Amino acid sequence: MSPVIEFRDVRKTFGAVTALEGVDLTVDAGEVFAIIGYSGAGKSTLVRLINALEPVSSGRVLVDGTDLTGLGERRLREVRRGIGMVFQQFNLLRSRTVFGNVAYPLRIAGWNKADRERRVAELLSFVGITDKAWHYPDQLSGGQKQRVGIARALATNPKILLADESTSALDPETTGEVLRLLKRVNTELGVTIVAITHEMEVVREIADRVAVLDSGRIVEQGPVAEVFGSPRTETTRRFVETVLRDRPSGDDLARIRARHGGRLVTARIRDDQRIGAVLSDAVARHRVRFEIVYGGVKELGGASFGGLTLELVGADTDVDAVIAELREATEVQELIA
Ligand SMILES: Nc1ncnc2c1ncn2[C@@H]1O[C@H](COP(=O)(O)OP(=O)(O)OP(=O)(O)O)[C@@H](O)[C@H]1O
Repeated sequence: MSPVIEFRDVRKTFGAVTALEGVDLTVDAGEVFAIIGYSGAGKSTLVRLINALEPVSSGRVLVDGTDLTGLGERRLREVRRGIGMVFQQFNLLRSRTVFGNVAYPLRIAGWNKADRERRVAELLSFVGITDKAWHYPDQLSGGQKQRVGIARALATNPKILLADESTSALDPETTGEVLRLLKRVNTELGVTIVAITHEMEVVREIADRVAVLDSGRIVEQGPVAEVFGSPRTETTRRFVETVLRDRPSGDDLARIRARHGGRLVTARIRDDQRIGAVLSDAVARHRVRFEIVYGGVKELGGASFGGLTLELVGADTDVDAVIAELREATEVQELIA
């Protein structure tokens, strides 16, 4: 596969502030690549380097094989034309209808009226809002506005779509709808998508690969299942926790404790490990009873992940033996009161 975006040892500073440092990444044609990080990690800066709104301080950024370093404004405009943008706050023109918003980039690109009308109709049908063509943005829900935003971004057939926190202003259900639409943009139209987000759900739903950005550095990157299946950094682990919610804490843990007198352990579940078999064998041999008291298992990058919290009841040495056997198969944490 050929790379459409490449960062080579990129550094970006604003005065004394280093926003990005030593960033190497490659986005391949046809994939959905997510860049995840908390506020201030450098995500917006990275986007502004891809669409050539800012120059790098050092290193190189290549888009579709073109090195952006030292390009004149005319060439930069050409590069930008190949990149569609979707924004968190939609950025629609309030004074124009849905049709007018989607037609706007075509007008700027010099398309004639008949071609514009044909293209807008095609795009509205693709994003599923043909019936809203003559509505104004203020008459639309957040999800509908983002559909218009996506249609507008695709108008001139860009190869790359940059989705910058495209679902952060939406409720969970609408987020799901917009993410499914973005996935269709990728699979049906073959558009490469770079999704910038602080939401783990976005990565889980649509990304093929992910880079975790922390304080201006990429701390992990790779296929989603690999990066989140065995996280190597605390930042990545925190993102995994937000989607799996697989370990009880705070009030939940106190309530579970009040109802269950045995020892509590959380075992990490992965679908390439046979935790169920190990558990049932160990409890039977050591005469320990168990109860499942908390947990969740989810799909992540085509594999199952999660955690189950178990109450283990039996003699202390027997429970210790069960925990030891489980630990040979997976990560196990005892929840101490
Ligand atoms: N134009 C600028 N001038 C000075 N500092 C900047 C500028 N742009 C970004 N920064 C700094 O660079 C760092 C990274 O900011 P950036 O906006 O890229 O992070 P982010 O991950 O997008 O955060 P958020 O999700 O809050 O937008 C921050 O410390 C920020 O204050």
